[in-house]
Amino acid sequence: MVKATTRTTDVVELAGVSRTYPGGTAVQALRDVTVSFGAGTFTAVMGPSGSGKSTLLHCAAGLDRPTTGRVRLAGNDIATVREPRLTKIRRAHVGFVFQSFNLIDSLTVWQNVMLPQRLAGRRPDRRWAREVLSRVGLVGREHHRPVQLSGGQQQRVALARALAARPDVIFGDEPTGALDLGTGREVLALLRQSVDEFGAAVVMVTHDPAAAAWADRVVFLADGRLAGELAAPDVEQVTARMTRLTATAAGVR
Ligand SMILES: Nc1ncnc2c1ncn2[C@@H]1O[C@H](COP(=O)(O)OP(=O)(O)OP(=O)(O)O)[C@@H](O)[C@H]1O
Repeated sequence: MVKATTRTTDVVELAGVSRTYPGGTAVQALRDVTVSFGAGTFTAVMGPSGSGKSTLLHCAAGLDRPTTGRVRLAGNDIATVREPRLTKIRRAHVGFVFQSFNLIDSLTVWQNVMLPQRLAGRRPDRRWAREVLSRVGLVGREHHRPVQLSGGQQQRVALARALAARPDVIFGDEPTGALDLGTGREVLALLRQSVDEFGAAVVMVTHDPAAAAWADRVVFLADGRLAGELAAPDVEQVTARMTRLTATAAGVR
């Protein structure tokens, strides 16, 4: 078993996590994964298609439950917690940024940004929300609807929505996947800023070595298992590692 850990305060810890999707032919999407993600660190999760990246993210965020193993999220053992407590924990500690933005079209930018706090039943922190909107360059757009914005602007709204709730961890599932290079870079810079200035942990699934190079480390998955990690990654190292893993995965099939 390859063990990946950090030395900072761990916000998310997975211990011996396996996830099997039942069915005619059961799929073992994760196999005995032990990994943690520290406060103020940016981790990219990479691996060939079908290696278990999204499953890892979903189990870590409490959107899915491991078949076996333990998941701690901001001090809560979430693998066994039931609804509605699980949703409460998620709302208190987690922000999400997805490839498809997942904004609510019928709400304005401001309403989208304030929504998680409202759902969590918290008194909205308007001053912080305005600060966050200014950091992501959306001042003046508060009353626009998502359809009136470009893809990059929509992703910045999604990021502002995540940050406005002051999460301990932001999970990104291909957050730059639908963006052009320059816009993607802006979003990555903002994720980096969320880590460096706001102390959040960022865990981002990506297929793009250039995106992964913004992270402090890359955790690799292959066939549901941890397949090593790289600290202070650069594009060439990540590309070389991914080429090897993809070749091995193709050889296995
Ligand atoms: N709901 C599900 N039911 C059955 N099998 C699933 C389900 N979700 C994922 N899988 C399977 O589990 C394995 C891991 O899937 P997962 O989506 O986590 O991989 P991934 O690395 O994120 O892939 P990709 O890069 O293609 O998005 C795959 O074999 C996939 O087909």
